Amino acid sequence: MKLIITDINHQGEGVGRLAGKVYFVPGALPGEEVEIEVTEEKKSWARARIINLHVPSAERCQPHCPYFEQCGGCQLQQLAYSAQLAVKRELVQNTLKRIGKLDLGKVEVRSVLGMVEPWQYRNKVVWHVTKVNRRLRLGFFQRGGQQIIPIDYCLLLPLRLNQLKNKIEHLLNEINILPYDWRNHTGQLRHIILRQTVTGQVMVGLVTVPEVSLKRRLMELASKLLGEEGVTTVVWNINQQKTREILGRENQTLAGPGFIEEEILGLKFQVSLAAFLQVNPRQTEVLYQQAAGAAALSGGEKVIDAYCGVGSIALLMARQAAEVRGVEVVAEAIAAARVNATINRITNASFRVGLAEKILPEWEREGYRAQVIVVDPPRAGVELPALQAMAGMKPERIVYVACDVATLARDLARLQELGYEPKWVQPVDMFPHTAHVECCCCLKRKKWS
Ligand SMILES: C[S@@+](CC[C@H](N)C(=O)[O-])C[C@H]1O[C@@H](n2cnc3c(N)ncnc32)[C@H](O)[C@@H]1O
Repeated sequence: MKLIITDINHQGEGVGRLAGKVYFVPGALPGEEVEIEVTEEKKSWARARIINLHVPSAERCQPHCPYFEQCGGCQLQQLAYSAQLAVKRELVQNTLKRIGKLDLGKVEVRSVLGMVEPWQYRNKVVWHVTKVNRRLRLGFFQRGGQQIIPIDYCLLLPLRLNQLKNKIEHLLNEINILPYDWRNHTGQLRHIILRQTVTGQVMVGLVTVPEVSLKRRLMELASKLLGEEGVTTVVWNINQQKTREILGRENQTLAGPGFIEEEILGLKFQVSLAAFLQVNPRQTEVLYQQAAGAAALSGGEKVIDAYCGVGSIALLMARQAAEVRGVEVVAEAIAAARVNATINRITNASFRVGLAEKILPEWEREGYRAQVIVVDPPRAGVELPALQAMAGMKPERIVYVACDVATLARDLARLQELGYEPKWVQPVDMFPHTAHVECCCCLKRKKWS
């Protein structure tokens, strides 16, 4: 069967339509004519693989990474970087139209802000653990599969994190520890997490099952790691969940202070293992500058930063606002946000632990009024009660930072009904070579609301 690919979906698969059916074709690019074989068929859609690439895209290129075909990490390395940016913009436009029913004549979707050097950009990596020829190896999940493929070098990571990973692999083979197999829940070591900041500090997270006898071996490992490739702290995370959730609830610091220090736009942030931090530091500054532009603060405003993590956006906004309130569900992140306010000598920001969908309605009922509300939710987007409370506080502007365009589109539609008009959407490429795209959207209160 021949198919013309017209666009890509959120997983980076090529999308084509034939006789009323939608076909998803991994690896295919917009503009390509492909011969396909169906691998999974449903009533209205099917998934297929390319058997023959009849007309390749002029933008098709050779992927840089030798693991690209097997690894689940990147989806778009076969597309020239400038074309990735164009495709991501279209993805944003199509999603806002299809899900949000937005009138693109009224909402400006700007060109994606890309990177000059779109490699080695990640400051964090979660390695999975496997065994190959009796040796413990670190790797990533296979594309669309359950198997872990050992990786020698990831092109999205800085050299230092690649080198550190190889050292850790070597050290792990010197201690007696079994890789965790989440299919039958056996073994001990679940993940190795590496996190690096622009200040050059590196954190190693060792995620294992709860087993007291592991502590001595992990302490030994931690002492060998301290000082290697900038490692300043090693944290043990204990995870007993039988799910794919990466982190468990309990953390024990094995070496160093238990946090690393990041610098964003001149402010310092303490970051623990569990706290969220954007993974592309260069593009984080680009994104936050867009958020600041959308907030357009003049110094006298009250601002809310919902889903505030360690307070990064809140503290940046506090420099230009009368006061800022942050809310976030992870208690450890809020503790860090308070410390971060102190380190940066910011006294007009306060932080609250809780669900945005509970705390925002509470603030609204109390009569609190903010002129600007910033939200930066997880992929699930903002819950309806939180959106209603936001609109109830009648801010002049809402700044919506989104890592998922589909939920952004849904929430923009809801906010329109609640009296807020999206004015512009600025996509920022935080994750080159993957299908993900981050957006910053500026909404203004309609005159009548
Ligand atoms: C995309 S991150 C944004 C963090 C921060 N704004 C930043 O840029 O570093 C989303 C944050 O929302 C938090 N979160 C998730 N669900 C939440 C909820 N229902 N209420 C409040 N915070 C939530 C997560 O813990 C995470 O820190």
